[in-house]
Amino acid sequence: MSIVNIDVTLRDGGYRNGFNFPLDYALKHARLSVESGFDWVEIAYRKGSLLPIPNLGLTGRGDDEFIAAVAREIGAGRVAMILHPKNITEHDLPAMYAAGARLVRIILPSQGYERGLEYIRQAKDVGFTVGVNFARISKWSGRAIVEVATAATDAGAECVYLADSNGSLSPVDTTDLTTLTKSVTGGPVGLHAHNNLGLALANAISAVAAGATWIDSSIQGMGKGPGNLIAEQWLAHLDRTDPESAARLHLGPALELADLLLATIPEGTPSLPLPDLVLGRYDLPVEHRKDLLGGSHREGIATARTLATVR
Ligand SMILES: C[C@H](O)CC(=O)C(=O)O
Repeated sequence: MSIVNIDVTLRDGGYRNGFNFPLDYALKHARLSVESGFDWVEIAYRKGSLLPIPNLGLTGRGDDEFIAAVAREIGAGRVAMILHPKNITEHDLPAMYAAGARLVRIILPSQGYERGLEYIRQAKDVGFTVGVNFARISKWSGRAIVEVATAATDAGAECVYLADSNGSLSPVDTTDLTTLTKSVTGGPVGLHAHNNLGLALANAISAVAAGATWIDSSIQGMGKGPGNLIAEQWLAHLDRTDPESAARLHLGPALELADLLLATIPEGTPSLPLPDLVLGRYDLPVEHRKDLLGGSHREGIATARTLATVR
C-alpha cells in the first residue's frame, strides 16, 4: 500500500488562529514535516477560504512571497496549495507555480462547478499535479459525486478528495463514498477527515481499506473545530501496519514538530469544543455554530435537531 500523505496543519489549522502563523514558524514546520515523511505540505489557501474573514493571515492569503520562501526551504516538489475557484483569476495559477507550488487542490461544489473545471485545465497546462476536493461530502448525493467526479477527471484532475467538512461521516459511510468515487474515476481517491465525532482515524482506516491512497492529516489535529485526523496517530498507525509507508515515515521528527507547534502556537492545543460535536452529530456546517451558542447544551441540541430537519 502506498499512501500519499498531506500535512494540512498550516492551512486547516489556520481556522483556529485566523491563519496567522508567523513566517519563521511556518518554515520550521514545513522542514520538520518533510523530515517526518509527508509527501506534501499544504501551506495555504490562495486568497482566502470559503467565507471572507478580517485580518486574514499568512496561510489564508497564500501570496507568492510565502510560497517562494517555503519552496526555498523544502523544495518546490513538496509545496501544495488549495483554493476556491471563486477567489482567484487566471493570473493566480501561473503565479503560484512560478513561486514554487507544485500541487494544487481545487475545491469544487456539487453545483456550479464549471469554473473549477476551467482552472483544472489551466493548472494542468501550467504543470501542476492537480487534485479536486469535494467539500461537505456528507451532503452530496451519489448522483452528484458521479457527475462531478467524472467531469473533474475528464478535465484532468488526478485525485478526487472526499472532504468530511462537517465531521459527521461514519466508517461505513466513508467506505461507501470511497468505493463509489473509485468506481467512477478509476484513479486515486483521498480523504480529508474532521474529528467532530472522534472518528477521523477510523474513517481514514476505512477509506484506505476501500482503496483511498491520499490522506490529509494535521499535527495535533490542528484544524477547523475539533480538527482533522491527528497526524501523529496516523503516522504511528501506518508505521506499525504498512511496511511500505513505514520505510518513508519518521515518527521522531513528527513528534518534535508536535512539540514545536504546542510551544509556539497557542491555538495548536487540541480541544473538542462541544458545539462542534453537536454539529458533527447533526451533520451541520460550521456556519450553524453560532446558533448553538448562548443557551444550555439541551437547548443547543434541540436547535441542532430542528436545523437538521429543516435543511
Ligand atoms: C474541501 C477542503 O478540504 C476544505 C476543508 O478543509 C473542509 O473541511 O471543507
